Amino acid sequence: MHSVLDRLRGRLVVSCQPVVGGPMDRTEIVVAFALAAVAGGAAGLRIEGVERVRAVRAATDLPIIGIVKRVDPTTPIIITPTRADVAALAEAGADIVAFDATDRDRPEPVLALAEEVHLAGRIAMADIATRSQARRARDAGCDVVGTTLSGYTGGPVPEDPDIVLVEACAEELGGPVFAEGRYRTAEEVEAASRAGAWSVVVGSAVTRPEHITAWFAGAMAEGRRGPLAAGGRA
Ligand SMILES: CC(=O)N[C@H](C=O)[C@@H](O)[C@H](O)[C@H](O)COP(=O)(O)O
Repeated sequence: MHSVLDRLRGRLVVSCQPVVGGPMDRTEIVVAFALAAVAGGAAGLRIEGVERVRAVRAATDLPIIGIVKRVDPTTPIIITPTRADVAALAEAGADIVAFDATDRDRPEPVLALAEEVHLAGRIAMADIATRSQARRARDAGCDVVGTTLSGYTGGPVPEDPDIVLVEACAEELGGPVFAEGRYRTAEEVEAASRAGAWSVVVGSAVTRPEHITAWFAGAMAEGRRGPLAAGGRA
């Protein structure tokens, strides 16, 4: 376990999760994104789906954080909700298995998921949204926490990453904290690292061209409100 975490310490993880149903939503493209991330200096990968974990495992020996996402109207828990998901991800080759560890109504307890990860000899990553959830996840046996779900458990999703939570979790746990969620610039990644992040996970800004394009298209729309609207050059 320690060697995997050592390999990630102070390094970047790239999440390769295409927009669902979009043109990039194919296993071979996920593998290509993963290899491109490796070429760029990523030390680890976050991959969704058992078959995609298996395919990326066959292509690289970098540490993989595996998740399964299940959208089910009967529960708000989407990321790796069950022990069966944990076992399948471990079998497919994930080194770290991440799961929702928020304190919402859930199909299976955090404790049971962490136990299942450890039974498979893997590292348990708790995706949380608050400092108290991080503490409870640690107490339930999780090895690392990720700030993945900050901003996603109700209300409008903020624009910026939650670096304050990274610092709070690092202080609370004194163990590995992965900063994740809405990191879009190198400056934000550096700030999270300075705030105590063990690793920073970047997804959309590297592997969701639809989102990246929308950010730039939005910037153009803002720009049009300037000189053109004021009668500037067409
Ligand atoms: C909230 C949720 O479901 N997050 C997911 C977790 O795996 C992914 O959709 C994100 O892309 C990932 O966390 C990386 O974040 P960002 O794409 O903002 O860099």
